[in-house]
Amino acid sequence: MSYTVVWFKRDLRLADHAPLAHAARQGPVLCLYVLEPSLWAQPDYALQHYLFLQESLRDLARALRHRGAELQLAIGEAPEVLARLHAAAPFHTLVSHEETGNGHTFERDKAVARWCVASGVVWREWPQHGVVRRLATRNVWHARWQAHMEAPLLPEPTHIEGRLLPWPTGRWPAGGAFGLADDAPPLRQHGGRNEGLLVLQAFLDERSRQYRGGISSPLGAPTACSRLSPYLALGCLSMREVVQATRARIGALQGPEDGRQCQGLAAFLSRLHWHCHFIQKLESEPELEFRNLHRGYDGLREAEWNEAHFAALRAGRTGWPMVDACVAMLRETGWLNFRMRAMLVSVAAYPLWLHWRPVGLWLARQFIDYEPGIHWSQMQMQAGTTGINTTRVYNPVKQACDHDPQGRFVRHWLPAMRRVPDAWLFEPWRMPADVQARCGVRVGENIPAPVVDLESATRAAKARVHALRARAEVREAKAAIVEKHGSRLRRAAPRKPAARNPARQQELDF
Ligand SMILES: Cc1cc2nc3c(=O)[nH]c(=O)nc-3n(C[C@H](O)[C@H](O)[C@H](O)COP(=O)(O)OP(=O)(O)OC[C@H]3O[C@@H](n4cnc5c(N)ncnc54)[C@H](O)[C@@H]3O)c2cc1C
Repeated sequence: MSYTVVWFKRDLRLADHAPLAHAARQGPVLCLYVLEPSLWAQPDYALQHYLFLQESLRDLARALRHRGAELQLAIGEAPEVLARLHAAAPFHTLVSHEETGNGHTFERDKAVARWCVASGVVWREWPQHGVVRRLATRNVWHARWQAHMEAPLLPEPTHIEGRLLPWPTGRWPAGGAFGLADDAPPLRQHGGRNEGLLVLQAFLDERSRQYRGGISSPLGAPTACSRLSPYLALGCLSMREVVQATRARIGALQGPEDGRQCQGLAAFLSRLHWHCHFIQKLESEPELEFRNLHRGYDGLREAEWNEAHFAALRAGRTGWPMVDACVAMLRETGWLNFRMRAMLVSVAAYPLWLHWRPVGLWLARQFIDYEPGIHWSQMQMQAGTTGINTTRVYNPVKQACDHDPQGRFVRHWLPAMRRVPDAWLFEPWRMPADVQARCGVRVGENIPAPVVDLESATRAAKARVHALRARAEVREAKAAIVEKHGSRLRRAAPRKPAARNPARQQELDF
């Protein structure tokens, strides 16, 4: 009797899993995960992603066993694994979720599609979240997102008639077998649906009280933010179940003291919407992973690559305490809040004048929640190469004053800063020699001197981007990008006007 192959990709759960629900209704199912050596050799993946995946697959295997099936792990390139399986035990249907991944998984999916056509196998795919494949126009996107999120959740199949691979499944190889460096952050989040559900519950019940007003400072953000991003990136939780659970929680919060939490949850819901909005950009234009969304910005930074600047950033030795502390936190935890991620990219793209692509590859490896659609769109947005977004330049000194006024964050992650007197916390490089001698912190020895002069380098960078942006041909090309990628949602409230003092302002709108 034939069977259906369920190809698990970044959808590691049984609940709200349309391909699995469909396959289980049809008859026997082979639940397959393909561990692809070529994917782990890509420069945007790191050991922490591999370990998180391993933990998530362990959870998935347990859940499947509970329903009567065994997760089948195959090591090899997906088209070859499928061909080998088909040759040994023919099947007619392959089912999976649509994946909007990096360029590598896109090419792999095209190869799988070709193999399916050549072999007479039907490959049926379902949307994974609010991203729409072959979207004709952005005008209908929001309505499609709403419809997907409002549809009922699919229950876990009660029983799965599981099939086994017709060859012995090997042991799970260590990351080193794929050339992954042994550099996982020791305090990273751990994978698996069970863990994801606990994080969701704790956020909805309690932590979301701090969401409003708590997510910008790197001090409060680790608990105020939901911390759901890695579970969404690997599909341990479905976006729809998170949206529906949040809406239910908002509905249940009726008390007079619940207003703040409701507002926080409403803001969180809008970020869930952004999740799909940004991934849709990569779905509609996969090239944005590699080249400027607005081609008018081509050549802006590429030829002026400065390896010393990049090395200082990666080592957390730029000399700007807030930046270096963020790099230290990232190295230990694999996570940073949005504001600090944006600041890192802004510093890289403006005063350090680094092209976004190599910086983005490095950050992708650092982020436990690496999601190509969000990541590359955000990299370009913060580097100012989309041509359609307000350009923001985050001043790391201003960020420190606003979000870490007592220096608790900076001193936690940069021990040498603990000896620096409060008066010099934000700009320690300005400490006079006698103060340096008294506190025992020498700039250039115990703490790095800034790699460039922040004010003049930022001013020069902004002037170059501004000049390019003002050119007629660059302005004209903008309309087509807005048409293809622009959000059709109006802003609820007007933005704050930009501050007057350019050296101090936190965001500068061009
Ligand atoms: C340069 C840069 C790179 C980024 N790369 C990633 C990435 O690889 N993966 C990733 O999930 N997020 C990325 N983000 C967006 C954001 O920083 C993270 O989603 C957020 O910090 C994750 O923590 P959280 O789940 O606690 O967020 P919450 O604030 O609790 O948000 C809930 C969810 O909403 C989505 N979300 C939140 N903010 C954004 C945003 N600005 N754009 C799109 N979706 C958003 C995420 O799915 C997130 O899990 C990036 C941001 C920047 C500036």
